[in-house]
Amino acid sequence: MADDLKKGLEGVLVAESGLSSIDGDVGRLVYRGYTIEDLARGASYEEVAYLLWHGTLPDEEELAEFSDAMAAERDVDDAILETIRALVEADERPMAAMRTAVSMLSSSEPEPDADPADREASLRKGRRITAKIPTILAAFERYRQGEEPVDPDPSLGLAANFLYMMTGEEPDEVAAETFDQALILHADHGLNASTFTSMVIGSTMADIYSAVTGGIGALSGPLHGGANQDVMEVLIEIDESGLDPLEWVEQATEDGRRIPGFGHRVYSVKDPRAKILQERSRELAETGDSKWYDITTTIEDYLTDEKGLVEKGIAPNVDFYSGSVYYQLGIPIDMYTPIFAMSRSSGWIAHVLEYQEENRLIRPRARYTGPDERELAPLEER
Ligand SMILES: CC(=O)SCCNC(=O)CCNC(=O)[C@H](O)C(C)(C)COP(=O)(O)OP(=O)(O)OC[C@H]1O[C@@H](n2cnc3c(N)ncnc32)[C@H](O)[C@@H]1OP(=O)(O)O
Ligand SMILES: O=C([O-])CC(=O)C(=O)O
Repeated sequence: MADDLKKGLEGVLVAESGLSSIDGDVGRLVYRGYTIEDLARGASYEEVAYLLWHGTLPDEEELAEFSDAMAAERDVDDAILETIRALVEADERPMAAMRTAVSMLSSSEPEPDADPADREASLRKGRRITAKIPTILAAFERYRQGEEPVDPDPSLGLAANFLYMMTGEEPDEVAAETFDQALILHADHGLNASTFTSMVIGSTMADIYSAVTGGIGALSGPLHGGANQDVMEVLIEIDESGLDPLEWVEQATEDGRRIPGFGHRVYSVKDPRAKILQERSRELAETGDSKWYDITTTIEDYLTDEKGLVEKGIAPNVDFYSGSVYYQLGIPIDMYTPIFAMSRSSGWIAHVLEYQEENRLIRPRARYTGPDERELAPLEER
């Protein structure tokens, strides 16, 4: 057995996958053969979820059937809504509330006894989870605002319906399209930490609810999905400090601070999703407040041109521009990472189902560095 240690499993191949391919040297991302740019331009989140779960893009009839089926699954039980309300009253954060509520969804699962090896049943469960997460999150925000949840509108797509349930108002076309595109960009990304977490759970043949709940937990950390919230908080910190963004970023790098939204385990160049989101941020800035777009580009230019970070392979990742896009759509900052999870649930589910097709328990090992042999003294003599 090879004894070389790969900290953080960097570069270790653990599975084959037909879902997404990343070329980190040139900044290319593909879902099942389609470039992320083409999907962002020409598909909806539902089409992408279908692509990830079924392997091909749907035709019109398949899409209508799939979207209707998902829309019909959006309601959540009153007991879950009550739990969300209680979590809001306890001042719980939205990401943690969502983790709890998603775990609780299994209590209303209509096929609780289905064998986890039954792919079709797991897919139906996965579809229910992805359909219900927006309802959970929007209800959280409504309760937090002292309002009652808004019932889902089956005539709206997943993205527009989420914005509608959160605000009580149907979003305009720009907001709905921008948000849908953001969901597409976040849907899948190889064996990132949260997807791998879901796969590890799935590899024990645990159910899909456990796998998605685990994925949410892994995504919440600041080194992973939590960075999108951190980016926006930094932008606000800069704005409120009254400092020129250049001064702030100079000081931050001198202090050895990590800049959230920069760096990636796989990309050594700018993330292709960051380029798309940067463009959306620029477009929104044209009709709204250009401040956030200006600060982000100033930071990026400084780190690229002056600090040469990009030459060192540390470039903007997907989280760098998503925050300012969501901010301009009026979404509360602590909802950014839950929104990431809302989208990534389709990727987690796709990877678990794919891995389970030829399942093997994931079980690596650690090099033992503890003492070799110790004598056990009785309690009173220790
Ligand atoms: C959706 C996503 O999960 S995308 C990632 C979201 N996370 C962030 O944006 C948080 C900020 N970024 C980071 O912390 C890292 O870049 C990670 C965790 C994403 C990638 O980590 P790893 O691949 O393990 O790289 P690692 O942490 O070893 O960093 C490598 C080098 O780049 C530097 N570096 C990495 N990210 C940054 C950053 N954001 N700012 C400044 N320097 C950085 C490190 O200091 C390290 O330098 P050193 O070798 O001189 O010590
Ligand atoms: O791939 C990764 O390591 C992080 C991730 O989830 C993403 O960039 O979307």
